[in-house]
Amino acid sequence: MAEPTVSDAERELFGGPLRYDAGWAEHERAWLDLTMLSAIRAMPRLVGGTLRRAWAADRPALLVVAASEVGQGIAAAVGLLAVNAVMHALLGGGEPVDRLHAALPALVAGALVAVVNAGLAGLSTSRAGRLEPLVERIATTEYLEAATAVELEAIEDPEFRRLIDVAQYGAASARRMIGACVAALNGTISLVATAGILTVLHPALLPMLLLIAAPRGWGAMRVAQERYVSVMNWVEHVRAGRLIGNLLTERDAAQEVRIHGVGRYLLEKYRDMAESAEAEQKRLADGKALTELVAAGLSGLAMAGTYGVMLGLILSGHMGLAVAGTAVIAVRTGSASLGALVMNVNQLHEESLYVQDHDRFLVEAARRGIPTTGQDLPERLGRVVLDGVTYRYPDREEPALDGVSLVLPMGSVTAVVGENGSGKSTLMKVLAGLLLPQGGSVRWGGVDLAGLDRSQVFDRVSLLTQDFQRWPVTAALNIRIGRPATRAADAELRPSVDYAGAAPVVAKLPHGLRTLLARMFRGASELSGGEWQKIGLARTHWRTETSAADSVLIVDEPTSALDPEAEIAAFDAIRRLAGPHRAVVLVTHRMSGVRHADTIYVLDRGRLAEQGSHDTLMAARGRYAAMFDTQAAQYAPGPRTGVPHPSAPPVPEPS
Ligand SMILES: Nc1ncnc2c1ncn2[C@@H]1O[C@H](COP(=O)(O)OP(=O)(O)OP(=O)(O)O)[C@@H](O)[C@H]1O
Repeated sequence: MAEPTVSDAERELFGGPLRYDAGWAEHERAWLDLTMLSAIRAMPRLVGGTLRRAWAADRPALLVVAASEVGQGIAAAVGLLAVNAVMHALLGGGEPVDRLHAALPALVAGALVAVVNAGLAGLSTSRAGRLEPLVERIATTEYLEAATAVELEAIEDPEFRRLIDVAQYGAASARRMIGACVAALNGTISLVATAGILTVLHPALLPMLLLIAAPRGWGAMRVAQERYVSVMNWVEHVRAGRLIGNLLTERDAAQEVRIHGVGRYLLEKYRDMAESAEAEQKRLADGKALTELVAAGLSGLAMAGTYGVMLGLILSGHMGLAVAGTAVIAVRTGSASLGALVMNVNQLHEESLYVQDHDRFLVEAARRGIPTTGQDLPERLGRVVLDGVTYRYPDREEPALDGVSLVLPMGSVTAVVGENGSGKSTLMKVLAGLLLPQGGSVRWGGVDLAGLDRSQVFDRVSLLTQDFQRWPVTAALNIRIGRPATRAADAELRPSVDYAGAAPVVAKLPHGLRTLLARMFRGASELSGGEWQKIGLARTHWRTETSAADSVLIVDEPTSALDPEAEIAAFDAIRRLAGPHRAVVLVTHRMSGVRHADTIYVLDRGRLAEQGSHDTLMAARGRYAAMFDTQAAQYAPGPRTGVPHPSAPPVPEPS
């Protein structure tokens, strides 16, 4: 495939063509490499896979579809025999009325066969229509179940993410494969029936049918491929243009689009890309027309040749007129079926690429799934211990955590601080059991995490992160979803709302807790970042309050969007959540929020640099003290560093 042209605009904006890094993009090449032979060779496997799914979904429906398709094939053959009988009667000797009389039984038989055929086709359509949504639902459920059951490490692995991405199309493809399979089966059966009848009529007719049909099949395949190449070429310009279009209308970009004048600039680039796409489409449309012309010409030549041979056979007395008439009809029907069959095989192959990804995903997801068995977690844990924990992300050279040890006794507040990228969030994921360490161990109540029933571990963890999920559901459910299995009336959520200081937020909502929080839906309300954080805190409270077993509360940057007053209240509220049966771990850059913690751990590039209470660490004058002092200096009176003062002398330009 020739490299598509890149417009100047694309080069300026993206540095080249805009290609997706998604799994399905891999199929572009596979589809282009497809040949008729390889498609036919793959047919039994593809049809077999579809049949297995349909068999699992609804056996009786599948059997009815199969029986009615075979019935239609037989009806097609009987129909041709009836045509042949009618031809014989009409072209035989005698008075026209007598000939019509003689043709009548065959005509009635032909009509009956047509009615039976239509009935069978309807039956097949109805049962296939029943199978399609069933197969899609089964495949979708398989996909979603598998995706939610894999380890977080798999979700964070770009390769696996690509597989998740591409496998999502598998369910719809599995559905479409039912229709394509039925059509291919129908085409094959009627082709076999037609071929059988032609052989009976005259042995020379079968090769003739193939002669006519072969160029048509080749033409259909080639045209389909060219169409695909054409789409692949211009779609890149279209894709880039669409991205620009979205940026121009997006809410997030609206301010810069207006104030920085980005709108006018991008609009110009959009025009440039659209023109490239149009030129590409025109060029490829011309090419496609030429291919279609050649294909049609070849097919026509073969058809003319066949009719010529038939004429020769008739003139030399080797074929009767009646047989010739039937043969003409059979050849036309047969070649039309073959053309359709080629298209169906094409479609089957294309869809099967996505279904194969779906299957590959299920296998891979099962391999990377979170174990569903393991040792039970005792109700009382005493403490959770991380011992020499090492963790490296799959696509990274350096470990994100390198031999980190910490102890979390129940009833304590522990703080973890460190610069950006020092490993704090990774440490929290390991602590929560979301990531398994590659070195060292995590022990819950003395038992290694690796041997524990992980669902029980998750049940003991409450998580409040900066980017916690803002679910597009009601405010009440956004709180209750902290423990979705526990049902609760709105009144029961009140303590959590009050605890988080979210009462004024809820009071402002048009339907209180019943208000839908999703900007994209009609009648819904949107909250500010800080208001959302209060809802998040209420959710955490609800989760912690609905369990009495020993547990760990992990809070990662919970106050980034809160105003100073709300921040002080939130840190205070979080500290209050530490109870005799709960350990609180706080990750934050706000040093004021950690000074009251029992123990503070300082991380530096994945290693533990310091640990101790605020006073101990301040006295040690190490990294913690430096971080604390830097932040405190921001609020201290007097000249500030970093931000130039208007009266400060200008910085000299480098010569
Ligand atoms: N999903 C991931 N895949 C690959 N590398 C990652 C991933 N998440 C984090 N990292 C890398 O691991 C290191 C530690 O990241 P982590 O998010 O744990 O740091 P952090 O201390 O929480 O940072 P911040 O204060 O900015 O939130 C960083 O170098 C980061 O780039």
